[in-house]
Amino acid sequence: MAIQIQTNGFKPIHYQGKPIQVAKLQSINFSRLLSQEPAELDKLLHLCKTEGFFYLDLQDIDGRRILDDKARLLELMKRFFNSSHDEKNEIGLPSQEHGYEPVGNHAGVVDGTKDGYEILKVSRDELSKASSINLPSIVKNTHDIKVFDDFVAGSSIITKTMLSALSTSLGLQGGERFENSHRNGHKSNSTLAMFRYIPGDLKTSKEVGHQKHTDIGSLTLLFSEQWGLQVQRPGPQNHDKWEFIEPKPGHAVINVGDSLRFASGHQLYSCIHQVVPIDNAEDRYSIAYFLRPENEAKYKDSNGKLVTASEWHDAKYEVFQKEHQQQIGSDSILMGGMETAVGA
Ligand SMILES: O=C(O)CCC(=O)C(=O)O
Ligand SMILES: [Fe+2]
Repeated sequence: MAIQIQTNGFKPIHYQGKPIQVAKLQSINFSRLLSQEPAELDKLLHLCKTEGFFYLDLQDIDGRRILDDKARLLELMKRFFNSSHDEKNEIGLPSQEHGYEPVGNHAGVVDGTKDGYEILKVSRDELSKASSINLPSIVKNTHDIKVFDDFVAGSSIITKTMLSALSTSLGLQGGERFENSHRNGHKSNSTLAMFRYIPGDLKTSKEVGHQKHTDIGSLTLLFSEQWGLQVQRPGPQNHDKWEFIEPKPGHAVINVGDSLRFASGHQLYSCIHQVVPIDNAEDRYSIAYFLRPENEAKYKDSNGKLVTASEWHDAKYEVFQKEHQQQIGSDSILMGGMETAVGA
């Protein structure tokens, strides 16, 4: 059972003895985007330029299939993560976008600690392959592969609909449209990432949460029924101030990643976010679909350097895996340049 926190609509919640604000995120309606309703397109562009973090309402007929797909995926995840280490780690991590990683492979929330999550990733390219997919045996059966496939298919349609809506509202045409640098059949680092966070305590645990960062790719479609996700809201007054994101039934949380911000000529906004353990004794499950550009797509990064999408991806992962001490000087990668934007 997920912990129930009464918020009374964005009232602060008590966390470690202190009141923490709940983010007043706006919501975009998926069906209205699909129909390209002008007011919804304007709202989407406005939110992507000013906040970069919002809810996506998926409760209408066009969007709600993914909610059932998500429920099935959650069941699969619980079964997977409750298996033995050897079963989970059978194929290891053949690439950053595919495979299993135990707790503690990245820097954690607090200086000197490691992350507090284990992760199973299924790459979109691997899933699309005609030949047999490389998966741990415990999830390599027709039923489980279909569960991954349904979820990735739904996520792909939803995130590409959003890309298309953004291209239209920015007046992009033909090959310039964002969808055109996210084609199937062109290699990308797009992936489905399934997390299980172990309970922990920010003050005492050595492996805890998910370090602050901006996302690497274009758009992230995120689901969690449990608290823990925190965001740094735009504006210099919010530098190093965190707000919790309330899990909302029937909604995903969307965030704009570095790659789409770069591809938009830095017009769009990415929010710095992190995950902290909420004060309870249960595991936290979350599901992220990371839509990322084709590997060869090029744009100017946070330092004005021309990079390919895959170079940016690799550089960022290298930093994620370093100890905090070794990350010093890498903020423009870890936070995609947003640390200075927020504090400016
Ligand atoms: O687990 C979550 O809720 C968020 C994870 C996240 O921010 C990420 O992996 O980029
Ligand atoms: Fe993230």
